[in-house]
Amino acid sequence: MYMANSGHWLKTARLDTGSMGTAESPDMSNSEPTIYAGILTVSDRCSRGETQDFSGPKLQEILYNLENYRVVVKVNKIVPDETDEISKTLRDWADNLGLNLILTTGGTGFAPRDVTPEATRAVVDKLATGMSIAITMAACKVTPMAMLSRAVCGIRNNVFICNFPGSVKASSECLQVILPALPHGISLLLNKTSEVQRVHSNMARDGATQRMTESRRHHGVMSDIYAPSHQLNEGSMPNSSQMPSCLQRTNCTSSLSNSSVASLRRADSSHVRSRHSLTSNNGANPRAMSSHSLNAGSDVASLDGRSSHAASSHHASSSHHIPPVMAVQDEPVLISERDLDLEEDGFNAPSTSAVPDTQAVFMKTIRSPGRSHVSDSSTSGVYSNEFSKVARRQRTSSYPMTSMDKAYGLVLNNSFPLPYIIKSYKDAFSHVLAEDVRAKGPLPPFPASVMDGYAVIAADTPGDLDVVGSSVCDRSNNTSRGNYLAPGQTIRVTTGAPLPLGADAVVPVEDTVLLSESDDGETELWVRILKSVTSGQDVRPIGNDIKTGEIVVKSGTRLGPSEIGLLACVGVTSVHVFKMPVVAVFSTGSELCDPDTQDLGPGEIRDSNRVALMLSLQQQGFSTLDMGIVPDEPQKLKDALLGACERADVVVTSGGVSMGEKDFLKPLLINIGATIHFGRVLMKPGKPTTFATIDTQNGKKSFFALPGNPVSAIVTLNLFVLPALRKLSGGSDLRPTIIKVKLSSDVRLDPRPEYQRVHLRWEPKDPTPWADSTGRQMSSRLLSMRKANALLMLPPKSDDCHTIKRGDIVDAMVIDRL
Ligand SMILES: Nc1nc2c(c(=O)[nH]1)N[C@H]1C(S)=C(S)[C@@H](COP(=O)(O)OP(=O)(O)OC[C@H]3O[C@@H](n4cnc5c(N)ncnc54)[C@H](O)[C@@H]3O)O[C@H]1N2
Ligand code: MOO
Ligand SMILES: [Mg+2]
Repeated sequence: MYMANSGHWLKTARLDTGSMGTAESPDMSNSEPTIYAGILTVSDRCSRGETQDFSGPKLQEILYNLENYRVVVKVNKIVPDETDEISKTLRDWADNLGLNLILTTGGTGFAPRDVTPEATRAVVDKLATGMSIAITMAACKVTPMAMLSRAVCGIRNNVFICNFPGSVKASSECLQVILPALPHGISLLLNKTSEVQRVHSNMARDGATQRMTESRRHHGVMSDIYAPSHQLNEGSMPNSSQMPSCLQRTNCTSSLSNSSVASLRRADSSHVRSRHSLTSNNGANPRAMSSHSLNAGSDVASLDGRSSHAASSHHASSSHHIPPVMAVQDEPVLISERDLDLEEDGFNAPSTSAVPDTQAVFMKTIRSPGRSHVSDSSTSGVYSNEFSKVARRQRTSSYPMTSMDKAYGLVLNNSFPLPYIIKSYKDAFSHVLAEDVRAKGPLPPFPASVMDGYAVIAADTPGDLDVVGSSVCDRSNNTSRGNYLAPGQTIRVTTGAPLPLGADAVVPVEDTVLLSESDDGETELWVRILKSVTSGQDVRPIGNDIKTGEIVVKSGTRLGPSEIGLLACVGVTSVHVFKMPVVAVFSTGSELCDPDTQDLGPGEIRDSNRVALMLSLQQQGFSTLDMGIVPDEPQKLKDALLGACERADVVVTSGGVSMGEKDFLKPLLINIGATIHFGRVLMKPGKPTTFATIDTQNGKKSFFALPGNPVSAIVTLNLFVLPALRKLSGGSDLRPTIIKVKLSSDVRLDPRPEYQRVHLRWEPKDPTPWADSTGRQMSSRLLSMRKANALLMLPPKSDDCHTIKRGDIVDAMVIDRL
């Protein structure tokens, strides 16, 4: 099975042959000899997108880093462990793409579905048994488990095909075993007689020992197979003439670093790093404690779980337990020293002294723990800083296409409530309460009148009563309660005022007639009660509204105006609330200029994402830090990421996450030690949305690297960032508001689940709103967000459904005031 974009890949590979040598005659004779290669990853789980392919990219990186000849990886593909599919791909590649070399990784073992050797044997014309034996013998020196690999090497149509095991480490080591013989083997296959003769005569002259010595030098223990210890002779190094000339670079020297034997640059300076955590979080971290007690996994809700339509259309996954990609990330991930030293090569970096002191300290804190030296030369290609070299960038994304459900689950499962703090009730608006707030006393604290009228003894009604006083709402009012109402008496009361002792009901003033008054009109003397009232009528007894000790606001409640009012009501003016996350926002892109730039220079556009994202966040009550615009320069981006992560809990960036040569965000996140939980999402817009976290001494920080297209940035902020912020801020109801709406025009479906922008309009007497499209839905067209108060949640196109018709009902997520 091709990966989502592999069709495009294959097409590119064929087109590329024009510039790289034709498909029929690979360019092996010019001054910069080139081997054309294909890399086939065989894995059921990678092919289903359940886990990330690290081995394919790693092999590609090793090939690209060879010093003495150029390898162009023309095609990669991931296929499941299916004999037919593997064979078909190998046949197609060997016969049609002008390759010299095909490496496969995976499916060579004893497991029932391991069929790569069988599929390879079915297509090769000749076996290259020596290669297989060399690999197995060398690998067995590393681990006896290597004998379980059944890898086959062979030749079809003059293309050398070589099986490697599936793990990153094993496949890299196996590749290094064959490297010394590979160029010569390919020269032989291409029948380059002059080169072949030259190598043979050089070999005869210099002897094989030297070559083996060099091999050992570069490939460590894996090369021991070639050189029995008694033969090792460190002094006699091969020179460039020992390599087939067709595979030498013109400026190749005989020094060790530029040796004619293929070598990995700085292969000896790798580091292994656990991806669990970069800082040793002591158990007292309040955030870790709160996350534990709150059972972060339990509140993972499907984005679309509220409707059957959406559940079927958005690949609702049955569970949100940590998905396979996490399992990959839990393995040690190999990172080379070069990955961590941006200044060293590849980047036009400012000198380290340009890094502010505090930042340097911070960088140290998140870099230092968790890494240890290993002698292994493996690195993960995904993480290589080769991304700074355009010709060596990855041509397929190594990030699996993550379903919306899974991505949403990953965001929530990696977002934990921040520690709680104490706040005055006045400043606690929008915060989530971290404690139950109880009433200290009853409300009302005395029996209170519900009406303006007369406090009476119910049994006296109807009748004429002697007006003996009054009770009004006045904090100095203490007389009425002290007075005892005797039968035949009444007092005037106002709404909310205390009733006198003895009174058990209130008669509204409207149900009375004044019988007599004092001469000056200041005092009522006698009043006639026209209606009969029952005991308790229009009286609020003590504690009627709130009882002593009653919980008035529960822990976990987000404090709105009413809740803050309740705090005030019961006199709890200082409360424990979860800290609200601070969100640092910056825009990336060398084309961006400040919005108040009047005359745009060539290639410039105004930065609209920053202000739109910041206001969207503020509208939801989150504080933002404006970190400006950062150009597409790795060192500056790295500094900005670290600086933002130091100052904020969450970093939101836009731009630089796709496949462009200046899209540095993903590798830089890896470079600073963050764990990328997903790097592509099956959604439109927002496909390259990237979510990463990093553990620092100041707690876990989250990065949302949103796509640069203005609509994609806002949509993904709504879909991923806001729910995460709600959870970080202690909220428990994270679900967006999803309602049923009626389409006011036909909608054509996309292969990806799509979130189209609409304005909801209600027609008289129709409870279901009409969804009016905001126009052309390109993710660059910010006008499509204008007046948008909802996102249609459209299912992906299927064989039976291409279009949804006007008047049909679909789900929509509310994103603004209706
Ligand atoms: N070969 C491929 N190309 C692209 C793919 C792909 O899968 N393969 N994905 C496309 C998709 S989908 C999206 S979305 C974009 C995302 O690109 P980036 O996140 O890398 O963003 P940039 O390349 O930096 O910019 C894209 C676009 O947006 C404009 N932009 C960026 N920042 C801002 C801002 N702050 N304010 C206004 N406009 C901004 C930028 O100028 C570009 O026009 O990639 C596709 N390509
Ligand atoms: O996913 Mo992009 O956001 O389609 O344009
Ligand atoms: Mg881009």
